[in-house]
Amino acid sequence: MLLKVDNVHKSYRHTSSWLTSNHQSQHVLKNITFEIADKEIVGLVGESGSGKSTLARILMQLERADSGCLFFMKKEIELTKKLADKKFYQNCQIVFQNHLSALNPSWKVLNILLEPLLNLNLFEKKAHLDQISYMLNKFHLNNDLLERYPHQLSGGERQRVNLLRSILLQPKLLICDEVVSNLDVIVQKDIIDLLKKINQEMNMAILFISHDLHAVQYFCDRLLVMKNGEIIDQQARNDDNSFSFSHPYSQKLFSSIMIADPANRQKK
Ligand SMILES: Nc1ncnc2c1ncn2[C@@H]1O[C@H](COP(=O)(O)OP(=O)(O)OP(=O)(O)O)[C@@H](O)[C@H]1O
Repeated sequence: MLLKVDNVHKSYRHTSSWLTSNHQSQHVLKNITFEIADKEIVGLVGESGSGKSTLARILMQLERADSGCLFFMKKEIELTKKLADKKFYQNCQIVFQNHLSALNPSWKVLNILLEPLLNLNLFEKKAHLDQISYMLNKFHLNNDLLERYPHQLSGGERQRVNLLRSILLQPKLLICDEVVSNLDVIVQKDIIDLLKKINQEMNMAILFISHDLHAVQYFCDRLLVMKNGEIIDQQARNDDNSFSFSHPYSQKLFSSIMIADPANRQKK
C-alpha cells in the first residue's frame, strides 16, 4: 500500500458576527479513511464545499488536521504536527487548478522546471536539462517554450508545464486538484491521456480530484465520493468498465450525468 489515510478530522472556526465576535465551528472533514495502492488512479468527487481541497491540503501537510495520520511509503506521519520533510515532497506532489498563479510570472519556463529539481539536489544540472527536453517531448510541448514566460503560453500549455514541474520529480503519488477544469474538452482529454501514459510508464499513483464525472469515469480505477466532509462511497471499476455505487447519493450523482449526456438522450 502506497498511502493509507487514517481517521482525519478537520474543523474551521468562523466568526459568526463581527459585532459579537461569536465563533462557530464547521466540521469539514469527518473520519476520512482510505487507501491508495502503488500505481493506482483514484478519483475523488463530491459537490462543491464537500471538503475535497481541504483534504488535499491536509494530505500535503500544507495545513494541519485536528486529528488523524497517514502512512506514506510505510512511514507514519502525524497530520496534527509539523510539516513534511523534503523527502515527502519529492515522493508526493500536488498540482492545483490555477496554473497561472502556480507559475512564477517573472521566470522563464526553463527556470520554472529546473527550480524544484535543483532544490531537491536530485541530479546534475546537465541531467536535468536532458530530462526536461525528453519530457517536454512526451508532453507535446515545443523546446522553444523554455525561453517563454507563463503569460506567453496558452492555458493548456501552462497546465502542462505545471504538471511537468511536479512529474519531473518522479513522485510516487501525484495529487491533481481540478487540473483540467477551465480547459477546453480537447485539451482536457489530451492532459488526461498524458497522465494515464505517465501513470503507466512511471508507475506513479494519482489522486484525481474533479467535478467532471465523465473525466473521472474515463480515467480512474477507483472512485471515492465525498458528501458533507465524509467519504460516503468507495467503488472500484467493474470488469465491464462501469462503476456500481452503493450509496443513494452517488447513485443519484452519477445517474444525473447519464441523463445529461446527449448520447444517452438520443437513445431514449
Ligand atoms: N481556510 C479556510 N478557512 C475556513 N473555512 C474554509 C477554509 N477552507 C475551506 N473552508 C470551508 O470548508 C468547506 C470545504 O471546502 P473545500 O474547498 O475543501 O471544498 P471542495 O469540496 O474542495 O469544494 P470545491 O469543489 O468547490 O472546490 C467549505 O465550506 C469552505 O467554505
